[in-house]
Amino acid sequence: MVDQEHQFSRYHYLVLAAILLLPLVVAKLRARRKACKNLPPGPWQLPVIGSLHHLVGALPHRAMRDLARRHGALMLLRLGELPVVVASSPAAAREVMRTHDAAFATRPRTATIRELTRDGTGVAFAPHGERWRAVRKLCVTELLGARRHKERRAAAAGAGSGDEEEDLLDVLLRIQKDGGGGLQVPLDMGTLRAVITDLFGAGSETTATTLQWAMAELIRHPAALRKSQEEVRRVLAGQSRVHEDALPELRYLHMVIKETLRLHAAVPLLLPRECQEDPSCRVLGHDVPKGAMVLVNAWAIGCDAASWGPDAEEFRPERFEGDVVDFRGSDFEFVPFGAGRRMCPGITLGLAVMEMGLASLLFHFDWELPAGATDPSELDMEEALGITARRKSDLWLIPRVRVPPPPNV
Ligand code: HEM
Repeated sequence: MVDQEHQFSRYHYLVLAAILLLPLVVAKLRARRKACKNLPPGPWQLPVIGSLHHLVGALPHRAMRDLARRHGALMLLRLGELPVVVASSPAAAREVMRTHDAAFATRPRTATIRELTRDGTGVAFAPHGERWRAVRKLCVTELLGARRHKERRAAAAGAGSGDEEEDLLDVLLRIQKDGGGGLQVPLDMGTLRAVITDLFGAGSETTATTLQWAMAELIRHPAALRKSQEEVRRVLAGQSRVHEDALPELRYLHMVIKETLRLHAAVPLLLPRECQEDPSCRVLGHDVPKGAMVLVNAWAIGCDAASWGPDAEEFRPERFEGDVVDFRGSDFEFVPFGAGRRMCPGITLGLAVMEMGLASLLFHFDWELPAGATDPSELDMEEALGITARRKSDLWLIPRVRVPPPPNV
């Protein structure tokens, strides 16, 4: 009986609290609606599926580019229930990744993303916060940064003299053994596994895809192929293989890689961000609501005639002569690696791998299309669906040896 009375009075209090709190909740909802009254424009939506029907029939980055041409550089879509804001111009990208970088520094945590990324315990999909900051710092200083790059080069130069190069796992295990190297989060096995998975996931397909596109574009543009091959063979004349020290001299090759990343951004919509400013963040005069997913269409920005001129969709490495525009996060018309806090930390390593790979392919071999495929301009350049824009069909080329690669390359 006493228990029943007790329960009744608890229920009573709960109802009372709900009634008292109701005006507060309503006021908050109203404030949020008011704060978001100027949502970005977007195409018409259907119940349940939102804007999904506008994305059918084309790859997402292409469909979104076409929609943005009609609805604006900052556009609101709804993928089912989820509001998705797409930035498709240098100005919009600057707002997201510089002006309001902190507001958009976290990643969405949908059930799928949590499942696929070990609940974001690595770097790429970790929510913004102390843990992400600490793990990213570890990656930059110990695994991917300039110091590590120098150590790798020193070890490579001393190959054969007994100097052993530490691989990624060796470095992480050493830091773990030394007590985490001052890291603010425990470097347990789960974290190590997530970091390694992230680095391999983020680093291998991106660089391999870019290399494939570079070769495909060079085959389609024989003058550019000749020019980069002549450069590599002139700079490396008399050598038996490509050395990393020669890379800074391969200026045209560097332009070829830049032009490839411009036309074939390996991660065309970058990695998704999420608005964490409550109740919304004001971008280019519009309100981006808290919780909205934010995508930057790096591919559309890279191909936009407003920034790149009427030949924006053509492969012309010479446009980078004089290195006027760079991809290190300050020129928002060219953001294949993103910008701001969540920018790719693997640029230096990625570039070194791509430059070594492409230089070696061009130094050691001449390249031709297989018999029967005589017109290079007919080469299939279609992309496959995915987070990375891979080639849809495999690239088949015939190599003819010019400088035989040494046996250990
Ligand atoms: C062609 C080569 C590469 C391209 C085009 C590329 C592109 C990108 C892009 C677009 C992002 C998202 C940036 C953003 O959200 O603003 C990213 C993030 C990331 N990339 Fe790369 N990447 C490349 C190579 C690499 C390599 C070689 C590594 C390391 C081995 C790497 C590690 C990462 C990591 C860990 C992140 C997540 C950063 C974070 O969320 O804090 N990437 N990359």
